[in-house]
Amino acid sequence: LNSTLEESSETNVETNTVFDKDPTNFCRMDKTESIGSTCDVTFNEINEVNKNIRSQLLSLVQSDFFKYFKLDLYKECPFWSDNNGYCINRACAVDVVEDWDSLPEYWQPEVLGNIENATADINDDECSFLDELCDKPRFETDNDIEYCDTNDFNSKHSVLVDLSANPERFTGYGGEQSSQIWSSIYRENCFSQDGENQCLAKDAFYRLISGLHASIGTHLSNEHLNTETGKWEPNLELFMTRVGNFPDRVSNIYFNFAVVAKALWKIRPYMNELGFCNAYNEDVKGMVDGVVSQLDSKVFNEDLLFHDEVSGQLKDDFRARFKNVTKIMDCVQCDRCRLWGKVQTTGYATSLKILFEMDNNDDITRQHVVDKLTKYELIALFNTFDRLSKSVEAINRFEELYNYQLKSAGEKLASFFQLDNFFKVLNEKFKSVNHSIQENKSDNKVEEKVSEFIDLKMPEKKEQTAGTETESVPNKGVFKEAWEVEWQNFKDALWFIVTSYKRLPSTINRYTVLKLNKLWNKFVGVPNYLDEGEDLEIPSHNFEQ
Ligand SMILES: Cc1cc2nc3c(=O)[nH]c(=O)nc-3n(C[C@H](O)[C@H](O)[C@H](O)COP(=O)(O)OP(=O)(O)OC[C@H]3O[C@@H](n4cnc5c(N)ncnc54)[C@H](O)[C@@H]3O)c2cc1C
Repeated sequence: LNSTLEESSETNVETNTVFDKDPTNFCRMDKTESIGSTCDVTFNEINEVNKNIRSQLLSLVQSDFFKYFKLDLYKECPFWSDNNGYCINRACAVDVVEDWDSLPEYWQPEVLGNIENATADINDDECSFLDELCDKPRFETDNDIEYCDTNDFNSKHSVLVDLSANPERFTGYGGEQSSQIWSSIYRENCFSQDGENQCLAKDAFYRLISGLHASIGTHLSNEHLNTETGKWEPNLELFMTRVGNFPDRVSNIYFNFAVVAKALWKIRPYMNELGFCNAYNEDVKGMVDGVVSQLDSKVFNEDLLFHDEVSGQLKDDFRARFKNVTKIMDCVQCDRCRLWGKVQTTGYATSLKILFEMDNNDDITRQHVVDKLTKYELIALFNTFDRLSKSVEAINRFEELYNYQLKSAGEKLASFFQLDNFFKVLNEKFKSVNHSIQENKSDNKVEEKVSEFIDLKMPEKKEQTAGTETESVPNKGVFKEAWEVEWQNFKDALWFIVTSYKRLPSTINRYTVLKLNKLWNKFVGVPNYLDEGEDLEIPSHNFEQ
């Protein structure tokens, strides 16, 4: 997987340089930069648009028309024969929760990954229910322009699911199985042709998938299960590990936002014919328009991707490969993940169909493409936009959380390191010692025992008795005195060596903390107490023993 991803990442050169300006920023983002060469919009601008549409979009996807999605949960994986229901295996959550068995039943992955209130097999009642929701059923598809596997919407095994009752969040799904799925999705990004367009198309394909992956990672971090409190809450550390520490992943979420926004913008003039149902929510069309009217065409320029004849083949390749991505969703063994995987890949596929199959100059073809959109493609399209909008909102919240934690951690450490603390005291001590040493040096004499160095027992200075002649012949008393002085010196030296060894660990500890303090202060940009005494030499006898 890693080699596939690394290879894919190589094509993603433009996105990796976007954030490199200030590595200390959250996600290393420069929000005034454009989100990519095919987009004339900055991160800041998308944040702004998102703030404006967020509440309307949320009400829209919670309306009856948009909250029911249909999918076949029992379809077998068409690519490999692993239909063992892996998520029921607890190992799939092994990297997230260590002692999974000790958790209550309702926290088990198979429960978390479950779909609530899925209405089994669409029967007559369901059909009439759907008819009520939509006054113009749209079940025909035009297979030539499909970017997604639309069979789910017609299958007799399909179930109807209330999306608002099954939020996309942490499920515990993981391990080899999900890795295999992601790996095969990224492998679809291997186009056969060469050329400049191929590069842009490949880049766009990679960004779509990576953006989907990152958006899922954002949701599972934003609504993560705290196994201690039993509450669903944002997990900043997880977000940073999965998404925040990778600027290109964050950027790809914004890119996807731009792609889907452009698709919505593009169908706006052709939506009059669409039959949204007003049975439960009045004025769904008005709500749709309220969101779409705030979008701008400049967010994404799809014309740059496939614009000549050679590009026709590339487009076919692109379409076939994206269709495979939607089919891979049938290999996902966690029901809730499969549900949202289906919704979102269908939403992207619908966006791509709108962007690349609505001929720019031909109004009739355009209207035709929009008229042929199925109800479930529309539901997927708006719900995918909502997922991205929620991801963008969550990224901004995570940024606040990140800055708050950084600030409070910085303040705590700064107050510990800077106020009446050990280091200040230590600093004062070093200063006074240094001062004493300097004074003593300049006087060229060692006068007093420095109180800070009580461990350093200097021999008592012998007072010279007045009138003692240096050249006088030493007598027995003088020898004795000299012996005693030497003996005392020897004992003091021995004591000094022994106690120094005893204090060595704490001395090393203090020295290390001192160094770390200086580094930390430099990192958080606060004045360094110890810098004031930069020329201060740590007395060598403190460390060299
Ligand atoms: C379709 C689908 C839907 C899922 N939905 C959910 C869900 O709703 N809730 C839930 O809890 N789990 C869900 N999962 C599982 C989730 O996506 C992870 O696979 C799982 O949490 C294990 O994560 P991981 O850290 O092992 O790495 P994974 O996310 O599995 O990633 C594998 C490797 O891909 C690379 N990578 C990761 N993110 C990106 C990126 N954005 N761009 C490029 N490369 C990347 C990294 O090298 C990583 O090691 C879903 C999985 C799939 C396939």
